[in-house]
Amino acid sequence: MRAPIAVALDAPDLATAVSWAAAAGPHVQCLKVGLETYLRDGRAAVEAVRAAAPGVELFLDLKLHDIPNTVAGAVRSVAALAPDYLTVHASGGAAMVRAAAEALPSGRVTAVTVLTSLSEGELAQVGLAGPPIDAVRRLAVLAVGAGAGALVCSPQEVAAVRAEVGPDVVLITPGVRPAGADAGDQARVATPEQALADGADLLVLGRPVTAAADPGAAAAALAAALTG
Ligand SMILES: O=C(O)c1cc(=O)[nH]c(=O)n1[C@@H]1O[C@H](COP(=O)(O)O)[C@@H](O)[C@H]1O
Repeated sequence: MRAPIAVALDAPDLATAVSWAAAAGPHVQCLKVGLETYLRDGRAAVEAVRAAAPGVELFLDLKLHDIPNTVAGAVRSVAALAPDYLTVHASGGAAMVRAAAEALPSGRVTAVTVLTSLSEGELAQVGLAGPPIDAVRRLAVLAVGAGAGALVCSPQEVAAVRAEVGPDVVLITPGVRPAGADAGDQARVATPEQALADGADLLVLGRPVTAAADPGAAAAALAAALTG
């Protein structure tokens, strides 16, 4: 049984991304191609990952953030790849999120609320003073109202976001670390078990899988812990 995990294929070259996809793919629901891999290898990366891991969902994490007309064009540029999830920054505003949603014929425009790497102190520095949950909740409601079908937030906010947006929006949480694992640059973290208990639909995990000596075994172990 595939676990509700998206493995982040943030790889130094395409061969490595494909090897991680082949190793982890059988154990997880989704694989994520993000900026490191997409900006280097483009649509060939998406095609190679799909070929290496048949049946997985594809999460294209481009975190688009620009004026609505430009974002709509960017979404059209990747729409033929038919990603199941495509990220935009909710802080681009309602018109931008709506433009993205209107330009993606299938799949879910996925709005990133507040990056999981940002602490309360760093948020204050960029003008978002107060507990992160306040900004996350505000951006979640804005994005769903503008047509986002999925949201990214930290596992620390997922219960509150679920209460706010209801059952139909897919809630995706990076910032997930097994107990005792190194958080690295992530500031707002929780364990996979806690994230699921609090209502996450899909957990994004990168380095806990890909930095392991055996990424396939790491994905299998995480999946087994979550699916019993
Ligand atoms: O949109 C994302 O996937 C994302 C949003 C966010 O707020 N925080 C975040 O870490 N991510 C992504 O999730 C992955 C987390 O990787 P690890 O920290 O290695 O598990 C990376 O690919 C990030 O780009």
